[in-house]
Amino acid sequence: MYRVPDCEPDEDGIIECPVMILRDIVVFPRMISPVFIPPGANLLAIQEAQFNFQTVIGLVQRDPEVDEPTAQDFLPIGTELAVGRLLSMPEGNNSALVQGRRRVEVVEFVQEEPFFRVRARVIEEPADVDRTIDALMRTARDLFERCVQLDRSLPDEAHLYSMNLSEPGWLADMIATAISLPFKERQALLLLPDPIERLKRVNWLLAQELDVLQLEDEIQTRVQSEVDRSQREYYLREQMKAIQTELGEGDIWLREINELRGRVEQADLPDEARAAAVRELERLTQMPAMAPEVGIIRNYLDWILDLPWRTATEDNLDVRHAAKVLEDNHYGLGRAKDRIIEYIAVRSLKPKRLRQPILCFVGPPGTGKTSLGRSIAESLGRKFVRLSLGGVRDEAEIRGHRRTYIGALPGRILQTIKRAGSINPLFMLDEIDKLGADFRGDPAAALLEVLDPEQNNAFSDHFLELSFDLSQVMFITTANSMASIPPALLDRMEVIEFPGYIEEEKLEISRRFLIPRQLEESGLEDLEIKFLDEAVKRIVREYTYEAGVRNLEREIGRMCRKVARLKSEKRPYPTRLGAAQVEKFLGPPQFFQTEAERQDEVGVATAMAWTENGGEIMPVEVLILEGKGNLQITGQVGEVMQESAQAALSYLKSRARELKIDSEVFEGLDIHIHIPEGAIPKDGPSAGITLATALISAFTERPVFKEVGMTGEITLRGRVLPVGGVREKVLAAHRAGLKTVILPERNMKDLVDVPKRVRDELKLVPVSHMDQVLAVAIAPEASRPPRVSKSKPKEKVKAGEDSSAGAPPAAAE
Ligand SMILES: Nc1ncnc2c1ncn2[C@@H]1O[C@H](COP(=O)(O)OP(=O)(O)OP(=O)(O)O)[C@@H](O)[C@H]1O
Repeated sequence: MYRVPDCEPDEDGIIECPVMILRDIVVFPRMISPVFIPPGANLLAIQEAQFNFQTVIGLVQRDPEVDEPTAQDFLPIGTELAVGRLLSMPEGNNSALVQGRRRVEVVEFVQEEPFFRVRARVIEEPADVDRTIDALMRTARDLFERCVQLDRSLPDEAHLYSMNLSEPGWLADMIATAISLPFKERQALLLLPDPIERLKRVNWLLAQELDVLQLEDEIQTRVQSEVDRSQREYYLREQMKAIQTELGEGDIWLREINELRGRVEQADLPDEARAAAVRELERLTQMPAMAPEVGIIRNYLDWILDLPWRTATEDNLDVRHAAKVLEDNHYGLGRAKDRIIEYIAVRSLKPKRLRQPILCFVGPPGTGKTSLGRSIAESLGRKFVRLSLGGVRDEAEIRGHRRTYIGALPGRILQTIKRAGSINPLFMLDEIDKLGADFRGDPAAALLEVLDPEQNNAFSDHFLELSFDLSQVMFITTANSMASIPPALLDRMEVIEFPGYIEEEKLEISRRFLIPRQLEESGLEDLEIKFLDEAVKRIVREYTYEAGVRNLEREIGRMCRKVARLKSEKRPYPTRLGAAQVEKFLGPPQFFQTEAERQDEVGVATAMAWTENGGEIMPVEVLILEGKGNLQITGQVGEVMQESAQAALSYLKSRARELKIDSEVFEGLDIHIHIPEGAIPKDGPSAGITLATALISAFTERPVFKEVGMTGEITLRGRVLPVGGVREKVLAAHRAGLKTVILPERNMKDLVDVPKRVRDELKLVPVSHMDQVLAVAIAPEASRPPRVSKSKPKEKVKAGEDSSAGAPPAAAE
């Protein structure tokens, strides 16, 4: 049986016990605490006390840092302690539970070695509790309860325990033991023998502790809510993952990466592209799904994977097949067709990789450049893609933006190749003559790399930063005018001209292609509807004014739709469409061939001009007014044409005598030259002989023959120099109904390109000198008496006002 140690006080209330040194703890009466007992004074003291079934007196060191305390180093008040059984620990140490019994006040130290022994007076505490004390205790319990609620280290039972304590001193000691207090505070409480004072002190400490705990709690809550917010997403995502795994879907992000990895592994990529793809994939794997860079890298990888690095279509090198496809889809265009057939023939004989020709189709709109390109692709069995370069001003449009730009993409070349889905499509670059350039770089320079067979096997795009092989692409460029193609580009291309069609050709194209196509598009193919030649001719002459056939096709389409409407409204409709139906369906004619109706006139000559839309004829008018010898030219005339007018006038003056013009007449007159169609800019030297003819006619009063058209540059001595665009000019003259065409002698060779029929129908007059022009173009006799100088009577001459029809929308030369 375990006997509870005891120490009976003598009559003076004094007990004498061994001392247990409490270095850094305070054990209050009635409180239980574990203590660590190393070998030494404390162990000896305890052993002796236990031997005598005695208690010990726990004396608290004033300063826990002191290693060998003397009698002065202890607080004067201590606690009588009952020490429980010693439990052995390693290295000769022991531990034991001690329980405080009562406060004692040291009276004297009776022994110091080998352990302290003191005589101490027992401090009695009154057990009765009055109402003030009751209030104090209630406050202490309330405060303590709130502390227990806030301080997680205090067990809930601690509060229940406090409820059961009826003595204020006991309550104070219990609370002081439970809550966390600085050592000094505990010492101070031990030294307070008055239980009321102690409880007051404890209440004060509790209130402070509560403040701290509340503050801690607030901070904790705030921090918690911050953490919660950032962790919320994480938890949700984790939950989503768990749900997906549960549903057998796995982690989407992981799945996407795996999918990408699979695609990279399977894709047929060149080494460089594969290395880049693997590198980017690795970067992607390291990133969380929500990282901002993920989109950029995915986009890049998608591009690498979607480009046809090695996917090629097989060329059909059957020459007969190609010839048939081309012939079936297009009328005429012999040179372009021949060039393609030749290419296929050479390829079939020399199957080793042949350099792709880079063709440039130049001609007015609607002459079949694009549609022939499409047929070439069909005949070769290649994919067909188009890219319009009109208005491209930025190099990045061709070559792409670097990946550092937001929303960067590869340039249009690679975008189009991706669309083609093969590395060897037929790639049509439309409107290469409309390429712009500005501060953002020159797109022509980037195109040079695209079109240069020496470089284009490693075309580098800014976005991709990998070289892409464009050498198997068959590039065909198109342009309306050769003049505005950057020379370096032109140099790399083989130009094939699409000169525009004469009436017969248009008739044939309509018969074979346009009419059947439009009938089909309007749902009339089964109705046996027939367009008569006279109808097509009328559309060509009076409703369209073009070198190509685009408007002709549009007007034919309009007629077909009118018929379709009549049919669907169940009204009678014509099956044979003639000239009369044209006007009925298309309204009044848009253009008139006025040349035939014009009179031979003084001061008006007809120039033949070249425009992007094909040839044009253009009247040149000269008006002579009283004045001071000034020359004025109007009608948006460029510098070269103005100089040409000056040259023509100088020539006229130098020949005044031969032409029977009074040489003094020039000083008193102003000359106004006007070239109508004022909205169209005109330039170039080729109107030289026309200007001279109109001037000479105006001064000599000899009328110009209305059916004569001319082109040619003039020198001061009257020599006629060759000009460009002869074929278009001659066709325009023919179209306009002129009968005679005056051309520089050295341009006669260009007539081989003019259809024979046109050559037969026109009188083509080669000239090398102005005299020859005059002999053909103007009447030998003046219609009125010629002008004389100021001193002689004179008459104002008015030149013709007529202008030819048509409004071509581009610059004329
Ligand atoms: N020789 C031809 N044979 C058959 N159809 C033709 C011929 N020439 C032109 N066409 C037809 O005329 C229409 C216009 O041709 P296309 O679009 O190829 O003109 P384009 O020369 O490319 O014009 P642009 O310079 O404006 O691009 C097409 O429907 C085309 O089929």
